[in-house]
Amino acid sequence: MALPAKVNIIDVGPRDGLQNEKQLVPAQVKTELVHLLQTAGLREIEVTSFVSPKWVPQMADNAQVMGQIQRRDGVRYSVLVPNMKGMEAALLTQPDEIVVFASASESFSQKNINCSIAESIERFAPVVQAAHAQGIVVRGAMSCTVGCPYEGDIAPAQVEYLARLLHDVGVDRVDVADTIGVGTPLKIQRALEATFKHFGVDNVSGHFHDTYGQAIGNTLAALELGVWNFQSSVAGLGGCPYAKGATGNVATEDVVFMLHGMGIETGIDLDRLVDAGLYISAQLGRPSHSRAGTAIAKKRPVQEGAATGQICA
Ligand SMILES: CC(C)(COP(=O)([O-])OP(=O)([O-])OC[C@H]1O[C@@H](n2cnc3c(N)ncnc32)[C@H](O)[C@@H]1OP(=O)([O-])[O-])[C@@H](O)C(=O)NCCC(=O)NCCSC(=O)C[C@@](C)(O)CC(=O)[O-]
Repeated sequence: MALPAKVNIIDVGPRDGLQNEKQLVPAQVKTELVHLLQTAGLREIEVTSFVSPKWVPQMADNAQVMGQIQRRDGVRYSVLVPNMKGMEAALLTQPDEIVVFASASESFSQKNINCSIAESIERFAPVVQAAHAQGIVVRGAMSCTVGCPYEGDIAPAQVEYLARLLHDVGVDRVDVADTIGVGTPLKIQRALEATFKHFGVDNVSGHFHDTYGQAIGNTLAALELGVWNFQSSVAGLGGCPYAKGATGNVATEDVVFMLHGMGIETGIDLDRLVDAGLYISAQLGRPSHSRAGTAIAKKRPVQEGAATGQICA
């Protein structure tokens, strides 16, 4: 199959990237990160989640961040919602897209959202209805599509089962997430193919964590199947609070560097994206995990007084 000519990137750094940060990241910093990402040309940004603050304290400022963003036309701002309580709070902030999140692994479902897969779908049903009643798109994130921290390997049949449930409950598009980054290219292709039984390729995105350094290879494997929507985190931020040891998503800078090198359009200005990565890395006081971002930053002339993030040696 011919590779896609254009790719859409959803930066999940402000949500997936920051949700697991031990230090409290001020709402102002999260807002500025969203502004820098939209300046870099991102057209989809996952801003925050409306989950229990007892479970994920870092996202407790969800409404504040959504309220502070200076929205741009043509940018889709999405938020995670696990149930109707989250939905009611989310709707007050006028998101463009709601993300419900389920798991292909029963154990991860219990650890992450305290219910079974089937129960999670029951909770999503009114959320999807409420979103559609207001013309809001619903994305379904599918966690642990190749491996689970509690169950090990996940069979494609489990992914197909979850994709069917999400399709039947009315979800518009889905993410195939490798939550703990254990996927390798052929396993990722099997998970994607299982998903295609219920969602067309235009409504399937790849979401690859880079724990074992496989995420760029997995991105290429997904492109080979025609996938053209991907989630990634600027500076490679992230890690899931309920997946011990899992690192961040593949860095957006690294994905964009690969895509542009292959002649694939993204609409993203890589230099501005590197600025966003340097900004958040400086705020967190640690190096960026993006190899491309680090290399590009190192080649820049040093300007006196310029704010730079730390970069990997
Ligand atoms: C789903 C629940 C709430 C169930 O948690 P629970 O304890 O079973 O919920 P509950 O209904 O029994 O309620 C318990 C308390 O939470 C409150 N509550 C209930 N719901 C909400 C809400 N929406 N917002 C705010 N508060 C809420 C509720 O009001 C009550 O408050 P209390 O009476 O004790 O004061 C909980 O398990 C939870 O919040 N989990 C979220 C975990 C999470 O955010 N994980 C990370 C995101 S998923 C992910 O990272 C994977 C992904 C998407 O990135 C893709 C990938 O890489 O795999």
